[in-house]
Amino acid sequence: MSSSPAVSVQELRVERGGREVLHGLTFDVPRGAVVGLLGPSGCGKTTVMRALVGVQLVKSGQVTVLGEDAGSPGLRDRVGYATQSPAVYADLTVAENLRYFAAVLGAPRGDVDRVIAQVGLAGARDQPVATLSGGQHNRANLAVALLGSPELLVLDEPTVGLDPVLREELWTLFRTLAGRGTTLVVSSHVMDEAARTDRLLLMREGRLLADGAPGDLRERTGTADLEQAFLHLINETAGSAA
Ligand SMILES: Nc1ncnc2c1ncn2[C@@H]1O[C@H](COP(=O)(O)OP(=O)(O)OP(=O)(O)O)[C@@H](O)[C@H]1O
Repeated sequence: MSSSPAVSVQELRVERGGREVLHGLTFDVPRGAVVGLLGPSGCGKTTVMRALVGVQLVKSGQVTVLGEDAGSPGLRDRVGYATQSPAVYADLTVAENLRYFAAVLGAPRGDVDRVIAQVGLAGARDQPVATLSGGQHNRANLAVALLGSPELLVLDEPTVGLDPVLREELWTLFRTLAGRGTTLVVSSHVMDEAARTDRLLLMREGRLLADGAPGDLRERTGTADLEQAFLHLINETAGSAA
């Protein structure tokens, strides 16, 4: 059972605003992997993540998460999702927010201190969220997704607005979590973050341009960095479509 993929997506098509924005995506995410979802703004990363957590109306296709249909009630406390717009309440402190979300999610109370420490917010635990910096605000939001130690974490651009030191710390945390068996799907615009993943899903205009380990993608495209690999793949696709 545990050797089955954490996520299996088959021929996923999604329409938003009357327009098809995902055009038949198929991919698997192995358990315990850190998978990066990368691509330009508007290519459909958030839509894919919404489908994984079961909040996106799907036109056709199959999305299976931890052996169940995405969005099944049984997945509620097995999947953590951090959206791009923070869900934490501005007028509550960091600790108050986490106590509240821990109660809602049925997570153990002891989790509050653990997740605050994991995202490096111990020094700001009693500060109202409204007084946090943008990066701290993001991390408070990420802390909510870590409550209850979900088996799958779906994180939409968790490092946006963070300085290089904090980004490094968060990627170290992602690795630690994956080392304990958590599966992570992390979106980003930033190609240098892509190199830190086990597997990359490169997206463009609602399609998957490539799916593979960062090293394999560099090798396959004969490029030195992933930015170049991405551009190479775009040209390759444009060439084959012509
Ligand atoms: N609520 C909506 N109504 C209509 N169209 C939408 C809606 N949300 C997103 N879209 C469209 O769906 C497509 C995919 O958007 P999505 O947010 O998934 O992209 P993204 O890759 O996550 O972008 P970003 O990196 O800027 O967050 C875009 O063309 C976008 O304009």
